[in-house]
Amino acid sequence: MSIRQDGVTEAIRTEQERVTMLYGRLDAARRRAEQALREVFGSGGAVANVQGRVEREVAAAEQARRLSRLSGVERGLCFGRIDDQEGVTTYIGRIGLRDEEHESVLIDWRAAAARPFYVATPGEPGALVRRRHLHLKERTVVGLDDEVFDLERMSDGDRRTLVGEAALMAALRRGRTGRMGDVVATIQTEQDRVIRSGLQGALVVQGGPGTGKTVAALHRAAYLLYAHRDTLERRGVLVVGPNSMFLRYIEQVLPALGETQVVMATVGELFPGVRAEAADPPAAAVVKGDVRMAGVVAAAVRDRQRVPDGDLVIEVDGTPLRVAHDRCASIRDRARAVRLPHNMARKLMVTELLRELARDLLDGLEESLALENFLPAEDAAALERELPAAQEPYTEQDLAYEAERLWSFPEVRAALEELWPNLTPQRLIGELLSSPQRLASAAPGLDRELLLRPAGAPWTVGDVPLLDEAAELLGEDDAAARAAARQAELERAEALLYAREVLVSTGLEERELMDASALADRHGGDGDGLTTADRAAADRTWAYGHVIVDEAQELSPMAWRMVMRRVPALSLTVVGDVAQTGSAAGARSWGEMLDPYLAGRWREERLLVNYRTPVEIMEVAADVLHAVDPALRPPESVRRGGARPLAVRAGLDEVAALVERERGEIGEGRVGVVASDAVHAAVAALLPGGDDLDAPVVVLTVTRSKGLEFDSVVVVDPAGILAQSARDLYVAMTRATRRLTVVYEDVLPEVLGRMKSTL
Ligand SMILES: Nc1ncnc2c1ncn2[C@@H]1O[C@H](COP(=O)(O)OP(=O)(O)OP(=O)(O)O)[C@@H](O)[C@H]1O
Repeated sequence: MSIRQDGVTEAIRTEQERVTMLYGRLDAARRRAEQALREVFGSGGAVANVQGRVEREVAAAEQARRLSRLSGVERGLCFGRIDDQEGVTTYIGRIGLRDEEHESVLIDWRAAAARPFYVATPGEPGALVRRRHLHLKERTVVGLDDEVFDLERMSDGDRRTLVGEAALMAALRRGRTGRMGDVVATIQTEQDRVIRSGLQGALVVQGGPGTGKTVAALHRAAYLLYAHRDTLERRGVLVVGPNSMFLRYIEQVLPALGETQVVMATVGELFPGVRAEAADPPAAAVVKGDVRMAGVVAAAVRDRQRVPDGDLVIEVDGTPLRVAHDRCASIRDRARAVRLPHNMARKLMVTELLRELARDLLDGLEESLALENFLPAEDAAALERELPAAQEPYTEQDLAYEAERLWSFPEVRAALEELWPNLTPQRLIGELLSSPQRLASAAPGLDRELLLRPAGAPWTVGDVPLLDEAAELLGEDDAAARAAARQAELERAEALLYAREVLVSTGLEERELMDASALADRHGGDGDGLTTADRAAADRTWAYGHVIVDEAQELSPMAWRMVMRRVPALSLTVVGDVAQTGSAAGARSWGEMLDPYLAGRWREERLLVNYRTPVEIMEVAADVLHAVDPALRPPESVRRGGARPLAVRAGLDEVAALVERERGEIGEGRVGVVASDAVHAAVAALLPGGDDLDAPVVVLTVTRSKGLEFDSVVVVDPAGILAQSARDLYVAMTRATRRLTVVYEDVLPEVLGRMKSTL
């Protein structure tokens, strides 16, 4: 064995001791949690009072959660070590651990003390002498990577045990699994800046394909929840992604990072009760996404606040009751002037009209009881003079009584409903988009043909911001909700009290593992056992503590209005690449997108290194980017991949064989077939797997492939994709981590000319 090998073996042995000790601490923590869980349940059969039951439920759920968190960090518990100039060594891992004496033995990657591990560079090492990556297979140390910043300060022994291969490259070479994994062990400095950027205000992360925008955004969510627990555990974090495929792709990253206070949703899912998947045709998407639609929805609401053409006449019990047209109009104007949402202002309109109807009824009664009806005219006049001066013929009480009585008549209700209906957003928007007349009135300046669709048609993604807009303008009768909120506050106060007692009794408080407020929030509050995430997802008006929008370039102006409503504090992370915009309603610049809400008050970080796509593939993709806009520059690939991208002239019937060949080339990895919208269905019919992310072969449109990656990508019908847009072709080609094949039927598009030589 060479001296060097000796050194490495020795280093691995030393690190193994440490790692074994750390797993020992992890096991001990698990045992404690299990024991606590057993104690909770074994603490004596039936619990007499409500407080006892809540206490037990809270404690049990917390221990169960803790156990699952401890299991979640089993893989790669400790992945890093830093040594500084003072001779202090720190180990970094997925969670923090302490020894029996309460000394820290492992630092959580999100803690400030872990930061040097991520930011030290050879140029700016800070106080670090060395950074080491530990590679584990289960609980065994199988490899180490060292980066030395100050060789002089290292001991002879340490110098001998230096290990070379960069951890990042090893991570990037791994085959893809169909799900995004966490990268806590290899976060790069520029990404760390994004992850740990402050909570306040809006941060824009612009970066080309594969620059780690999504991983950085998700790690940022985990970091913010760690560093700003008080604010965010109660309010939660919302992550908005481009489609359900993408959310499935990333859903495992956050639990692996140890967080459960996060809601993940597409734009089509942001309106509770509606789940829209289908996109509108591009031209319709542009109109629906146009910010002028806010005015259209407002006009549609106003159009539902009517006055009758002539007088309002309702026949009740054979008696026609009448309110003059002008009177109706002035009541409507007053109801509008209060500036309440439609359904709340409706009360005012209805109450006033009922009073007018009641007045008409009582006046009629008064008239029918007039003396002239019973006596000759002179006698009646004489009697009238002798009677005391007339009082008001009926009292306010009479009026109120009659108004209420009238409300019980279905014909009265129906007539008033006609004038100012109680509306749900679904009804307003559904009836608007299916009626040429309503559209003509509410959307005079827009291309209404594109908006029109049959009644009862399923909701599209573009409809959802319209529903949200409508909900804002319609409002709901929130008296019941306010009462429920008051009750929930009371219950929360009680839950907080119980939670504190539980924390003291289980010793969790002492170990600072959990704070009472978070515990009460999760298990108390409204007593429904829901997490913050559950409650937030079900509540349209929930104000999140932070919102992350991925592939943000795809959002239309109307979608932005909806997202901004979800985060009144405007604490946002906006992640995307304006060069990849696919949606016709999406934006071409960040300013265009955000300035209406933030008026320039946003900061930008740029990610410039592509960790996904090797140099060879980026070279040909760069030509396509140039066609998108000659001013745009692709990110720089961090590695060379070997295989040159191929252009193959072949028919659709040959695609299956090509895919099979690719499977042979990549072994364990996965193949993504990205086809033009025109041929997607035909290609999907030829291959098994469809859009199942876990299948070895996945067939997608460009839109569905957004944000995903595959070891080998087969692009089918590049001309068709180019006809969709050059941006789409750029997106499709940059999904590859190792190999790229472009399959064309007749002529290879000129922009891919460089691939010709590979024929
Ligand atoms: N620091 C890192 N360590 C290891 N892998 C990384 C790192 N940063 C990025 N990656 C990997 O690079 C790939 C691309 O990352 P990601 O999907 O976040 O990029 P993106 O910028 O969102 O791309 P796109 O714009 O195409 O959606 C992923 O496989 C990710 O795990």
